[in-house]
Amino acid sequence: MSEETKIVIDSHEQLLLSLPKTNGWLGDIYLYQGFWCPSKILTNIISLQKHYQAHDQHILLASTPKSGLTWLKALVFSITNRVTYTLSATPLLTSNPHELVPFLEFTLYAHNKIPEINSTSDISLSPRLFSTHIPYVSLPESVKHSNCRVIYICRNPFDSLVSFWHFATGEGRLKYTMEEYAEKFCEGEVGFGPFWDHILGFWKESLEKPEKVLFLKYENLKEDPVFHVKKLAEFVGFPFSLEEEKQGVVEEIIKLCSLKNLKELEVNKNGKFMPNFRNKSYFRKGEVGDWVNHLSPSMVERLKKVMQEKLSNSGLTFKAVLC
Ligand SMILES: Nc1ncnc2c1ncn2[C@@H]1O[C@H](COP(=O)(O)OS(=O)(=O)O)[C@@H](OP(=O)(O)O)[C@H]1O
Repeated sequence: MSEETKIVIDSHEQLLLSLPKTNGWLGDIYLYQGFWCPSKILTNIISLQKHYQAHDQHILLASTPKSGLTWLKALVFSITNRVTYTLSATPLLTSNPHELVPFLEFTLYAHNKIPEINSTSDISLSPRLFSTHIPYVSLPESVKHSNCRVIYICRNPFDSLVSFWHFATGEGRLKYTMEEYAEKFCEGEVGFGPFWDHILGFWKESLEKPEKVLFLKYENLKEDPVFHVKKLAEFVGFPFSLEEEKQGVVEEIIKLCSLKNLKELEVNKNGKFMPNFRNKSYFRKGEVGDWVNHLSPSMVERLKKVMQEKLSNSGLTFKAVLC
């Protein structure tokens, strides 16, 4: 290990020691810049903040966990690559969407490198589509100040928390009951939480800089996919031509990226994403309002109260959860 790398690791360890810490589902999580981050990811975030250079052509797909990011990745990948790949030969048929649109904060992991001074040079060579769960405040400055575009997908908090609980328990990683997890969620003490602050960070940016940050809701994408897929295509600079619309390309992309279709692919039935997670865990029911089957009346009460407190003055509402 080089002297330089040792210094970087020492300074990260010093930083971790100084931060508030609690238990998360993948080990300890640390409160950094107002958000709870798993320790290994935090190290990568700090490295990215120091070294990552966003390019104007980069497109960053962002969300809190379990808000529709897998779907968004499949759609934006298909939109931006439709000239390169026909829909019958797209890599989506053989790769999980997360492999095609890598997580910024996991890229250093994937390359099997300890974050160090020069290691982010690999990232600038990576594809133009990236994704992240990093909150807006902690994104590298170059993302905020370049012309790179950001698409944020959010989902009503009730379905998002129920979805996460199923994912993490399905992977054998979560020791909490739904009730205990809901309490942690309300307290904000979950990976990349508080949920409310995460969505508000991107929501405010999308209001101030609509040409830079597009804010989507999972529920709206489900309700009117044609409208939103066309909007996505325009936002990323790949609008559909009239000819394409007449040929039904928009509908074909929607069908290709549907939960039903992706779930049935061999790669998503039996493959794994990164060393640890089964691809099939990323595809469950995809329903709006599934929370009614899982949250008790007292949990619903508690969540509604927090939601009202946190979002009431923001103009951000969710039809699936009326407070
Ligand atoms: N293609 C497609 N269309 C519609 N819905 C989809 C799709 N792919 C995944 N899903 C549903 O999204 C939920 C997983 O959320 P994320 O993809 O954001 O997970 S992750 O944060 O990227 O790990 C999870 O929601 P639940 O079914 O409610 O658990 C998935 O089923």
